[in-house]
Amino acid sequence: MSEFDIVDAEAVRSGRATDAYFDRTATALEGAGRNPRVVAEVTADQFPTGEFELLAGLKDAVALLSGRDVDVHAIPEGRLFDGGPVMRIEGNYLEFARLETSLLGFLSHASAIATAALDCRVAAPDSQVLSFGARHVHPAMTAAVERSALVAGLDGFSHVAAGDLIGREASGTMPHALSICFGRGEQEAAWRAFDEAVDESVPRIALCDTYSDEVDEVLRAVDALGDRLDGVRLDTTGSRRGDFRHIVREVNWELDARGHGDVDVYVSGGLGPADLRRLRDVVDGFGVGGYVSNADPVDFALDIVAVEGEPAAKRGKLSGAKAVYRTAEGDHAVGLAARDGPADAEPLMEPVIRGGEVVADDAFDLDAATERALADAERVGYGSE
Ligand SMILES: O=P(O)(O)OC[C@H]1O[C@H](OP(=O)(O)OP(=O)(O)O)[C@H](O)[C@@H]1O
Repeated sequence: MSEFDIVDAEAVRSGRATDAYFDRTATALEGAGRNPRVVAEVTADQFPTGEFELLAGLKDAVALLSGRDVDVHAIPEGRLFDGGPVMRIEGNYLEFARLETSLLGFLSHASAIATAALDCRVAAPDSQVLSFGARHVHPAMTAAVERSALVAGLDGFSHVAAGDLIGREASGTMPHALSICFGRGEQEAAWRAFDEAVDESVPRIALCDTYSDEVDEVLRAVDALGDRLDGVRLDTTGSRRGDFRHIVREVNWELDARGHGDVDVYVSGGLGPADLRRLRDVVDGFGVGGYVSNADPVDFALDIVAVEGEPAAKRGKLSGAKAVYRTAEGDHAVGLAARDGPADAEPLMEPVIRGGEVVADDAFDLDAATERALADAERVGYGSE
């Protein structure tokens, strides 16, 4: 048992990480000697809505289903989706009944976070945008948060252990705590201590709003570190912010007036896409936390849509195995998988597991997913005003 309230990976893989009613369903089916061959689909909206969302979490969903005697089709990670299934599972129901809870959790949270991150990405396409929201979520979720942010094309993230898992290094320089540990009026000592101790590979970005005016602290950071100063970060608290854009422009002006126009300016603290649009031409980078990490999970459900080859679904859901398409006009469409799709339409689902074997690593490779996300966002003009 873990000392923390964290369900471990073995419980997820084995199906113990399930809602109890699936356990009881499995017991009932086993008792009755019933284990039908079914098709089940993971869907948020039955029909396209015109609102695109970004699919993430497929890597973990595939890892969960691999080794089970199932065939799985899915939309590749990093694709925009809009209505119809994002995943289709075919097999005997008891092969995956207990996995539904974790499967939906993997896809729902990651896709929501990736979609929110894409909102930020397109709001400031030429700026550095970093994910700073790990502090808002349960530690068990941090790698999912950071990986989903990367799927959407964010430039980096703050969580160290998440980076270990993803295979990328976390970014970040200093919190207000560093200056406060040196004391009021001793910010220079804090910045110098950082510069003297921290590895040369880490950029020297001084946090410049702890005790006094931003311009004042920025110019003091320039005096303290000279040419070693790569950038400054302004995290001005909401109650003191006033006109944040004006503050940033003033900082840039005063840096430039003293021949330090090459010092980058980063901003953070409660920012979302509207702030990024408002500030993107005057800053070099953003730290975005809650807007991304706190996104409401996508409302995915898993439904049986065929039993023993016959259409079957609960009311409100569409029966029959489905395919989803991108039409020549760029819209998304849903149709029965057994029928031809619309003329010139591109099918979006592809096989990812066959008989328990993973057959499409590329469908959830992180770099490939990011490339797809940015291309899809461009194609549909995602987030454009
Ligand atoms: O507001 P969000 O978008 O969710 O961003 C997450 C946090 O990143 C910044 O932390 P910072 O290191 O500046 O704060 P601290 O030093 O006070 O901990 C900012 O103040 C937010 O608290």
